[in-house]
Amino acid sequence: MTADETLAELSDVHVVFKARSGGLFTRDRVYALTGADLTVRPGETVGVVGESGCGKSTLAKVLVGLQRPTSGAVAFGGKDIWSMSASERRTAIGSTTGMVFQDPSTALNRRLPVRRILRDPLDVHRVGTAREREDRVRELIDLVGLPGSVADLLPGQISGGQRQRVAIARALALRPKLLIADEPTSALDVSVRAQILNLLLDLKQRFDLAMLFVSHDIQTVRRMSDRVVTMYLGRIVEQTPAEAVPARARHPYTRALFSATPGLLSPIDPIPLIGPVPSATRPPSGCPFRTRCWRADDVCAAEMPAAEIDGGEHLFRCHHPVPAGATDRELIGQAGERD
Ligand SMILES: Nc1ncnc2c1ncn2[C@@H]1O[C@H](COP(=O)(O)OP(=O)(O)OP(=O)(O)O)[C@@H](O)[C@H]1O
Repeated sequence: MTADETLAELSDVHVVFKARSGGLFTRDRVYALTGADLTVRPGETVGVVGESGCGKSTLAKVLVGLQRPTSGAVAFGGKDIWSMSASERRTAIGSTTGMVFQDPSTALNRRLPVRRILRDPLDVHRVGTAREREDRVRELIDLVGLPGSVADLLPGQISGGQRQRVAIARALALRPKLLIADEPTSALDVSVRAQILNLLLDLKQRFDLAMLFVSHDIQTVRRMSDRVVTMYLGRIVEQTPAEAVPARARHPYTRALFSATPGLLSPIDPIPLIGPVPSATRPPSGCPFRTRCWRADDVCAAEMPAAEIDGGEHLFRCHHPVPAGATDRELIGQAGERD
């Protein structure tokens, strides 16, 4: 793959935070993202799944340039954004990415009318004349299916679904090629979730947008994505073409995670895992999943496996991958035996 075909690329990205306790920093470190390699190509949707705290939001923030990696490279169109000057980086980020956050109530400035919220990125990046910016604001409102009358309203005067539409319009203001959507529907009423997802799908098609779609809702991730990234304790452990999950996923954790999703597979129990998720301040040596994995042995404690490729697009990092074609019933049997 050449840099031209790559919209955004993370190479061996690590993010380490200082841990906090009761609002104060402690000596501990949180390993939020470890050795992340990820490529996003024009027009594709990459879904990200994993348990709470596994690093999904950190990955999203790194990809949109909101979080500087502790080490590793983040490149847009082949250029490392953290080697650029601050103003070059702002331009690269603005023209490449837009971000939609989980909760539009907190993501939008509640004191500004919608018109100003949408004008803000255009003003900051000095896009066109004042007249052209006003025209663009009207266009954006229309694009996300809102009536023109919302322009003069404050975020508190419109519904949650409408607020998320405003947030999406703001993310699209600078015509980015990649939209990062971090749990874009989880703060919304169930009744409007499908509308927002359909809007995202529609916009993606109209503008050939690439998307990074983060969600706890595995069914939705599968529906929205071309590729599904599984994360566990700060690591990307598998990248699977969406049509291959769950049945052809090879990492034991991906299989366990999907088996716990109601309605996705046959109505049998999920694959049983042993014990809790370890702390991100003290991740296990080697493969981070080994402490809960029924297939783990001493090799797994020694080192993190290199990425294996199963047919071009499918990558997994596991010393003892699930055999291709293994059924959930077989895996449940194996995991149960370890208990
Ligand atoms: N600014 C920060 N300072 C310290 N620790 C942080 C910070 N941001 C995130 N973390 C920690 O980093 C780890 C990864 O967090 P992250 O928010 O990326 O996970 P997540 O998978 O998005 O979780 P969730 O699904 O609950 O939103 C967690 O242990 C979290 O507590």
